[in-house]
Amino acid sequence: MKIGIIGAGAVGSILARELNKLPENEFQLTVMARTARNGFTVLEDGIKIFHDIPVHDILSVKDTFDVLFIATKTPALLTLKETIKNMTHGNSEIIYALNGVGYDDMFAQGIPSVVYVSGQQHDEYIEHFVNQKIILPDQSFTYLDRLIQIIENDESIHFDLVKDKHFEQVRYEKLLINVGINSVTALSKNTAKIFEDDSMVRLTRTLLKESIDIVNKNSQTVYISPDFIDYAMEMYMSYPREMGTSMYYDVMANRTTEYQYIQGFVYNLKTDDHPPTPVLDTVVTLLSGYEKL
Ligand SMILES: NC(=O)C1=CN([C@@H]2O[C@H](COP(=O)(O)OP(=O)(O)OC[C@H]3O[C@@H](n4cnc5c(N)ncnc54)[C@H](OP(=O)(O)O)[C@@H]3O)[C@@H](O)[C@H]2O)C=CC1
Ligand SMILES: O=C(CO)[C@H](O)[C@H](O)COP(=O)(O)O
Repeated sequence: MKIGIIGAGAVGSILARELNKLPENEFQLTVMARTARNGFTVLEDGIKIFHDIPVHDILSVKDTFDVLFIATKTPALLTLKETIKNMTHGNSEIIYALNGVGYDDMFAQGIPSVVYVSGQQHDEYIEHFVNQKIILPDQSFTYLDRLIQIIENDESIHFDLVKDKHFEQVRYEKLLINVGINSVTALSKNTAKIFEDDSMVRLTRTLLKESIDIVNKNSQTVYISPDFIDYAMEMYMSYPREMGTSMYYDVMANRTTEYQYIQGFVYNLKTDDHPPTPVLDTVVTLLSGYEKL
């Protein structure tokens, strides 16, 4: 089985580090990014380890993959459309290892996923904070089912690649987790330590409440309980205080953000007769303003 991973940043490198332990007689792994390198270094629990897993310049790769993980950022999806078409076949399974909702139709064989990995790509290394899990819809797959089975039974591979019967629910919950923490970390340009401030906690709770109301009013398949706000806040408070979010890292590096598929997606669900959502509106306006750099 030929497995490709596009992106060797926070998510792609942690996935690559683990999938590189798959038996070579059955699996061939190719990791790709914009620039080629001999491998990557991961900082975890205070220890830096270099993994000699080559990262190829995506434009130099001519292979066709059975399973392809896209772990770039959502803006790269459009740029990579033709490249990805050329590296897949009729039965390839293309997993969007991305945050956000709203891009599922980009590839006919695209499979959404929910990514719980937390890390940051620095210039010289990847810092991994917590979690290494990708959740998939509960359906049968030609290749992924075998991959899931092998990962489950190989104790050396520390990555949860799992299916969830309530995938839509789990996906919206992760979307809301990102709407909450990514907004306030990116816009304050600060890490999880901001939740030590009561006013930031109140603001985030209001943002979550407005967003949950929109989802509940407009989704046919998902209902988010009001208790989710406490759950999300507890999750944020449990994070290392120096941990950021993918959107915070984007803003700190002056890169474009994924707000259109995260905060923008929830905002666009709103109908004209929806009660006012001043905090979400302000967040979307500020993030959209940021993009006009
Ligand atoms: N960071 C996190 O903690 C989490 C991130 N996510 C989501 O996962 C996805 C990946 O995020 P993350 O790993 O943080 O991103 P990073 O910014 O750390 O890494 C992005 C990677 O994509 C590569 N890339 C970007 N554009 C292209 C392109 N056009 N062609 C080929 N490669 C490209 C980059 O290449 P190069 O290295 O050469 O620059 C880099 O290796 C995002 O949707 C994010 O929201 C989800 C959960 C947690
Ligand atoms: O729960 C997570 C870590 O597992 C999230 O990743 C965290 O909430 C930050 O968001 P991002 O996905 O943007 O890094």
